[in-house]
Amino acid sequence: MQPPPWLNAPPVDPYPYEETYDLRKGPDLHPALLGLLPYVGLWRGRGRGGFPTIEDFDYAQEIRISHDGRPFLHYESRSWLLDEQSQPIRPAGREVGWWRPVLNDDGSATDELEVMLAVPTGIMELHLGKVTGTRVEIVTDAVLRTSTAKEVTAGHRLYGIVEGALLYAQDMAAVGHPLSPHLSARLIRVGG
Ligand code: HEM
Repeated sequence: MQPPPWLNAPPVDPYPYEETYDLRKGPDLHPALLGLLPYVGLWRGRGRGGFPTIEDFDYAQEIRISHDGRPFLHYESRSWLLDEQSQPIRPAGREVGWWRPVLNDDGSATDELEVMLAVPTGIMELHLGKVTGTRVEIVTDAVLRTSTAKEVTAGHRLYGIVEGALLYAQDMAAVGHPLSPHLSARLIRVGG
């Protein structure tokens, strides 16, 4: 049997393509993302959270929304809890995923959006939604959980760009409670 061709091939150079949250750098934004262009950037801000089962809390958050020239956005969020003096208490929710506009046959974007998100607590969410102006509203179509994850069964999120800031509100159905507010925040652009 022939050895596979990669066995003695030379080492590979680093990943040769650029990803950016700065529209002045890197590849051109795919035209299908023009409607979502205001979201591309590095954002930082604070929010307040709660749920019927837990105490309300204050948090800070960084969201990075970047692209590599293809018709999807890379979404990454890291958050941390804040004490009354706005000092960090501990890391909180993290999330990574993809925002994918649904395309027409000619490659242009419809107003429909598919969003796939994964969190480190064993939950993956598939959202479907709509882009209306700069407003993005998404609702879970499916939630997948590992056997050790908390019981999250649905989610609903509203994102908007208001006076240049990124605002969102996020509801979830979890641990026996119907859709109820979990998070809301306002983030300002710190990069891109
Ligand atoms: C900015 C992001 C987030 C922050 C700051 C945050 C913060 C919190 C906090 C402080 C709690 C209370 C328990 C604890 O201290 O760990 C909690 C509970 C919880 N969060 Fe989040 N969270 C975030 C995102 C998410 C997301 C994306 C999901 C859904 C996938 C989620 C689902 C839950 C669930 C299921 C609970 C448990 C509720 C219970 O057991 O009563 N969180 N979150």
